[in-house]
Amino acid sequence: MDIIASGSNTIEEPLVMAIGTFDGIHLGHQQLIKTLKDKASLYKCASAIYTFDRHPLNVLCPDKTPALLMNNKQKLSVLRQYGIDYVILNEFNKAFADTPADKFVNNILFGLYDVKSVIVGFDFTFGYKGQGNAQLLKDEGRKRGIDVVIVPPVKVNGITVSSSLIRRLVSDGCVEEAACYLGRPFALLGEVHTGHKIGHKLGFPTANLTPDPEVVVPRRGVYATEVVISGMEGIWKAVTNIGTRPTFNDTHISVETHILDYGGWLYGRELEIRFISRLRDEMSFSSPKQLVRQIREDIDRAREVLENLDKASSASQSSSESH
Ligand SMILES: Cc1cc2nc3c(=O)[nH]c(=O)nc-3n(C[C@H](O)[C@H](O)[C@H](O)COP(=O)(O)O)c2cc1C
Ligand SMILES: Nc1ncnc2c1ncn2[C@@H]1O[C@H](COP(=O)(O)OP(=O)(O)O)[C@@H](O)[C@H]1O
Repeated sequence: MDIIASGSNTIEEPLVMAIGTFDGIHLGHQQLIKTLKDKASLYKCASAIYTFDRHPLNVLCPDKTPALLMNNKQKLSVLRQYGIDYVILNEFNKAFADTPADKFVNNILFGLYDVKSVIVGFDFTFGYKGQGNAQLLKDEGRKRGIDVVIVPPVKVNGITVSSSLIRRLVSDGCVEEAACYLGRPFALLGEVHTGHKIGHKLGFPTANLTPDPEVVVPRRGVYATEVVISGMEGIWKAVTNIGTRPTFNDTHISVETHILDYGGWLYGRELEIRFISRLRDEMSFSSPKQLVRQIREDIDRAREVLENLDKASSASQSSSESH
């Protein structure tokens, strides 16, 4: 996958292109990506995602910039897994926001790139003050013989999937529901740093992460999680506490994960923490001994939740193989 920074086009081959912010790469975005790949094989050309280096509200209305579902690093890594050929990471600055809709169509989209087909979502708007919409783009495409596809809303139980809905669910701690709209668990990515060295003394060492300040953090509490450790095979079962550790009178919010059946150093490694299920609120205990008793219970519950998940996924795998 090639990442094209901005401005001039360095892609010489014909393209099929999907346009959008793609925060979270949720089920709606995944439908755009599926259409993109289908069109790329139909037209026998490369697939490209045209997206932005920051959320457009960062420039349009900084006070309303949401905490995102993923940073660019995570976004690019997920797009790579979908086998996209090019990602155009356009710099969303004031000048770009001021581009009139017709200029975006003529000078950028159909001017810079040799596009055979363009895929956008039903609510796509573009150009200065969002003057342009999906239908306008379709009309402009028709004039040039370019196939513009408008993907209708993807719904789960009658509710339209959207990044803002999922951000709200994650920040409320509803990680199971968030996963239903994302099509995979919400995940935080970060490097392990040293903490207060209390974990080992309690018998439960925890890998501490500082999450990217741009990314939404699930509500304070304890979660059953799955962890991918950079440079190591497999997916590890774990429990993650998000909070201020009131038992130790700390006030600083931390994300700390105890990985089940693991021993060894993780400092400096990158972890991806996938939030599977919320177990409880963070509490203040009157002694470390009581906290330890509770952590043991948390581990038992997390193990049960995660083992049931394994069983459910192997059952659905074997039923799809037998069909
Ligand atoms: C599963 C789990 C649940 C936790 N729950 C709480 C809690 O309810 N209240 C609290 O004060 N600390 C809680 N902690 C945080 C511990 O206090 C923390 O792991 C300890 O302070 C270690 O910090 P350190 O990694 O900086 O050494 C929890 C930790 C884990 C792993
Ligand atoms: N099962 C485990 N889960 C998480 N971290 C572990 C585990 N076993 C060993 N470690 C290591 O122990 C460190 C955490 O120990 P801890 O006493 O909590 O120290 P700190 O306060 O620096 O986080 C982790 O960063 C990691 O390197």
